Amino acid sequence: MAPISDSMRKISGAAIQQLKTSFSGWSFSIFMSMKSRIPLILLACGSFNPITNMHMRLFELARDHLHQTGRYRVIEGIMSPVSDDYRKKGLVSARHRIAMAKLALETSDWIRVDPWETEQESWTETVKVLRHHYNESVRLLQSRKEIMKSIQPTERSTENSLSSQYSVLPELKLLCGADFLQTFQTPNLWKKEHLQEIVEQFGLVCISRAGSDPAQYINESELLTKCQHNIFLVKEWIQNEISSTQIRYALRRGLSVKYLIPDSVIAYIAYHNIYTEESERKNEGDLLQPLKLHNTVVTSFE
Ligand SMILES: Nc1ncnc2c1ncn2[C@@H]1O[C@H](COP(=O)(O)OP(=O)(O)OP(=O)(O)O)[C@@H](O)[C@H]1O
Ligand SMILES: NC(=O)c1ccc[n+]([C@@H]2O[C@H](COP(=O)(O)O)[C@@H](O)[C@H]2O)c1
Repeated sequence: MAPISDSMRKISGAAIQQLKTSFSGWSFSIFMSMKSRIPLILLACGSFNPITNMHMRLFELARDHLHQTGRYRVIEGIMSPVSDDYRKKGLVSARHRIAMAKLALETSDWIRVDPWETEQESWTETVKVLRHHYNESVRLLQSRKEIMKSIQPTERSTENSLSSQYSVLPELKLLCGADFLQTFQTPNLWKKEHLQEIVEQFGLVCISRAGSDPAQYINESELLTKCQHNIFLVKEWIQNEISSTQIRYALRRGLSVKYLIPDSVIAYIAYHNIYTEESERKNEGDLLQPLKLHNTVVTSFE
């Protein structure tokens, strides 16, 4: 085997450190029991206009639930804000929504914001966002394997246990609230083949939300019923009805939103004066991009 260069050694050192720190919050016994589990990535798509404490709680609730199944080891959470081209009423610029989400997630050691969706030329269908992140995770895994292979045998033996854990392909699941599942029934909002790919190939983790009955939505859909094994329904153990719409409403009226969204986000909103009567009128009367794409006459969806 050709000797590895200094720069390669540096990269492999960094990768190993990253693998080690990703387990740092766990005790050794949990670490060992987690070893044999399926690695899983959670992806949440939405407006995050603005991000709320509940958006972050979704990830925590989902991770606890999946760990309790004894089958999965959640390795990462990704929040993907939708592009400006989605054209939802009151949707402020992605630049701000991403900045706020990054500030809010500064204290998380496993959830990150990914701007890929907002960097595309136009709105991206959710199934394509899932495909993109799945391909990225496979690509990352391959490059980690290459790095492990290039480490000299003596170094490799000490890192063997870490390397073997990253040889299993991760699963990627779409994380959402129960109201999201309800939108599957809205005519022309979703393509049937996309819904099929989402529930069959990827899977859903759906958190309860007041006013939405996910079990009923599943019962009403042949596809969702068929793929129930791939839909995890998570019951929120403490009800938390924060919604971005309500936060924007309160901000426009000068009401306090402290303890509903992080202080850093409140400061960012105030500094940039983001939510105003004018910002709320943005895209008013427009058709949501998915409805436009699917060429329909349904009136504006909010
Ligand atoms: N309180 C909540 N309980 C459960 N799921 C939630 C809650 N708030 C947001 N979500 C979920 O988070 C994801 C992103 O939501 P989104 O950005 O649309 O925020 P939102 O608060 O639902 O916005 P809106 O006020 O416009 O309904 C969706 O899957 C949504 O179902
Ligand atoms: N056909 C589709 O792929 C489709 C349709 C409607 C909404 N979505 C996505 O669902 C999310 C909905 O966000 P909101 O709840 O903020 O409207 C967005 O990420 C949006 O891109 C996808």
